[in-house]
Amino acid sequence: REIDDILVYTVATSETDGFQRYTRSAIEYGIKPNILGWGEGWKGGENIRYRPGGGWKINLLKKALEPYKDDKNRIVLFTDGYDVMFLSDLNTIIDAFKKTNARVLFGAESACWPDPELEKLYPVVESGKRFLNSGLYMGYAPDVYELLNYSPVKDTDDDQLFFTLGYLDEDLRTRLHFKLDYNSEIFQNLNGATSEVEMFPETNKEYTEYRLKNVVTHTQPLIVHGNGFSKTNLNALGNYLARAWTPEEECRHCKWGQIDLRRTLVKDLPTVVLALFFEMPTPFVEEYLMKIQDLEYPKERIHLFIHNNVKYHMPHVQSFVDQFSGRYKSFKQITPDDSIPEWTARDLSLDYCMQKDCDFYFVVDSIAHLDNPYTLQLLIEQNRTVVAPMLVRPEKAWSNFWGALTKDGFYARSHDYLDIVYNKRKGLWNVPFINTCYLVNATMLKKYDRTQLSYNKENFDADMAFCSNLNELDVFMYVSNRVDFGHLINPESYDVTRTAPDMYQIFDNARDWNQRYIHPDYPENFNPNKKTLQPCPDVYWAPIVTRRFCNDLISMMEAFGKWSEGKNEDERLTGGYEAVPTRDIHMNQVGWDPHWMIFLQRWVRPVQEHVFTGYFHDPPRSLMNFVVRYKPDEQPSLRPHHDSSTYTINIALNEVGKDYEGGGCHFLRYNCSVTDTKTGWMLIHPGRLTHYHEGLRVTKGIRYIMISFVDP
Ligand SMILES: O=C(O)CCC(=O)C(=O)O
Ligand SMILES: [Fe+2]
Repeated sequence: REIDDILVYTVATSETDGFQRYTRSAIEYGIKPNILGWGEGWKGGENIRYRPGGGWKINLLKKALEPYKDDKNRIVLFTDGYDVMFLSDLNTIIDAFKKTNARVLFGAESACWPDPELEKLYPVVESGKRFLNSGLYMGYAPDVYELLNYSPVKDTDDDQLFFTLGYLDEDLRTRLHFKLDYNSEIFQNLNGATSEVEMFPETNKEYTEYRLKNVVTHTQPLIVHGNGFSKTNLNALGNYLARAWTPEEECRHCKWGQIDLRRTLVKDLPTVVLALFFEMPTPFVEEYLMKIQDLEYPKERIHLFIHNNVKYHMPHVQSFVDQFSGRYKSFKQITPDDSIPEWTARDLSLDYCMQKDCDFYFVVDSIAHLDNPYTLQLLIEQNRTVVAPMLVRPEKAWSNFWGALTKDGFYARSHDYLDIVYNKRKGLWNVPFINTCYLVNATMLKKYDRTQLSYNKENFDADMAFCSNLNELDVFMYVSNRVDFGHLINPESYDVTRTAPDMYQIFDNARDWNQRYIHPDYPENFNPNKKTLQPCPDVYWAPIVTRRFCNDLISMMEAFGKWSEGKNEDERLTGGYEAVPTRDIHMNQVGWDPHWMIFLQRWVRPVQEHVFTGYFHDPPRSLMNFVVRYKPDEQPSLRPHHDSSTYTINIALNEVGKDYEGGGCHFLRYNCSVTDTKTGWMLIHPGRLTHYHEGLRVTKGIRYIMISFVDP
C-alpha cells in the first residue's frame, strides 16, 4: 500500500562502515533508500565532527523532491546515512507518523545546537526532548518541499540551524503542522539520551529480535541516530539491533559481506604486511614465533616486519629470522640497537605497508598467541575494515578489546563484555578499543596520511592513539569470537634477570607452562588400558616433564652454582643435620619453592593417587625439594638410607649413557635397581621401611636428579 508512496532519502558520498550498517538495516526491513551525493566530494563545509555544516544535504534533497512537490499523498523520509539504523519496516513508520497528525516531523534531542541562544525561543514541552535535530525527519512531500525552500541555504551553512529557524518561525510551524517527535515515537537521537534507551528481545510470530525501547517515554523508536558524542553507543547497539544478532540465529551480521578464499590461487591472494612487535619481555616467545610460522597463509604473500625492542629476545628473534625470514615476500627488522620507540616503529610498519602496496596490515604483538593457524585467513574472509580476533588470558576476563569507554576514553565494561569474553555469546562485535592483534584493510590506510592515522598522539599510548584515531574517522573496530583464535600471555611477573624465567610462569601463564614443560605422554599415566611401569616392587615409573624442563632446571641450578658441601652439617635444614647428605641445591635457594609445590599438587599428586590407591593428601606437603648432582670427583654415589617421606619422587634430569655413565637407584630389600632411567620420567616410591635404597656410583660425566620428599 503506502510503501510505494514513501520516498526514503539519505546523503552519503562513499561507502563507510557506518553506511554499510545503515544499508544492512534498510535491507533487513525491506527499505530501499535513495542515496544522494554518492561519489561526489563532500560539499557541506569542513567535514569535521561537531562543527556546523551540512546545508548541502538540504540542497540535494530540494533537487530530488522537485518532481514530487505537488504530490499530496507522497511521504518523504530523510535520515543521515553514516550513523543511522532502521529498526522497523516502513508500514510501522508510516502508521506512527500518521498518528502524530504532523505534516512535517523532526526528531528531537536534549541539546539546542548549533546555537544555544535559540533555546529561549523554543516552545516549552511537558515531557521528552525539546530541541530539533535534523538527522531524522519525515513529512508529506509538498510540506517538506516548502520547508526546504522557506529560505535559501548555502551548501556550507548548517542544516540543523536552517531547520531550527524554520521551526522557530511560528507561522511556518503552524502552517506546515511542523512538529518534533518529543517522545521518540519514531526517531531516537542518542546524544544525551544514551541512558534512556535499552534493548530487549521481542518475540513475534517468526522469531526473536532485539528492539530498542525508551524507558523514560515508554516508546519503541523505529529509527535510531548516533548523533554527536553517541557514536560508540550506536556501535554497541548496532551489534544487536536490526537483527544483527538474534538469540536463535546468533550472529546474522557476521555473514554479511563475508568472502571465501579457499579457491583463490596463491598468486591472487591478498598481500599482507605481518607486523610483529616485541615491546616488553614476554614469556613463551619461542612458542609465539612458532605459531606465527604455522599460520596457514602462503609466506610468499606476506611481507614480514619485526620491531624488537627487547634485548632479552634478540636470540629468539634472530633464530626465527635466520630460519624463516627468507620464505616471506619481503622482510624488515628493527632491532633493540636501533632504539626506536614503540609508536614510531608502529608508524613505520604502516609506512612499510604503503611502500609494499599491501592489501592488508596484520599486527601480532608478542603476547598474542595465535593457536588457530587459520586466524589470518579467517580474518581476511570476514571482510571488515578493521577486525581483531578475540584473545583472552586463560581463565581471566582480561582480553584484547574494551566493550565500552569512559568519558575520558578509558576502559569501561559493557553489558555483554563477560558473555563475549567467556564465549557465552559468539559473534562479531563493534567495539571502541582493540589492541595486540588485528587486521586492517589497507584501502582504509591508503585514504589517510600520518596526520590522521598514526600511533603517535600526545598523552596516548600507541594502541590508544590508533584506536582513538579510528574512532574519530568513524572506522569500526570489530572483534570476533566466532571461533577460538588463541589466547593472551600475561607478561606482568616475567623477570628476565632470572635464569630460565619461563620456568617461573607456572602461575601466570599456566597453559603455556604446561604446554612447554609437562611431558606430552603425561595423560597416558591414566590410560585404563595401560599399566604404569613398575621396575621394582612398588616403585612406579611415569613420564612427567619435558626435556626442556630438565634442561631449564639444570640451568637454573648451575647458574646459581652454590652446591652444598655434601656434609652432615647443613644450615639450610631445621635440625641443621643431614645423616645422608647429597651435593644439592634446594628449590627455595633459587626462588622456585612455590612453583614446585603447585607442580607437586597439579601434576605429581594425581599420579600418586593413581598408583598408590587410597592415599590422599591434598595439597601434598614437602620441605625437602632439591636437585642432586653426582660427579665422580665430587660425590659419585649415596649410601643406603630411608627418606623422611611418605613417598619420594625422583626425576631423571639428564641422560644415562650420554651425559654420564653408571648411576641409578638400588632398592636393597628387593635387590632391584633402576639404572636405565629416562629423562623427564619420575620414580615414585615409598620413603620408609620397605624401600631402603641407595644412589649407585656415577663413573663418568654428571648425573642430575630432582628429588622431593612428599608428606614427611
Ligand atoms: O640417586 C638416586 O637415584 C637416589 C637419590 C636418593 O635416594 C636421595 O636423594 O634421597
Ligand atoms: Fe633417598
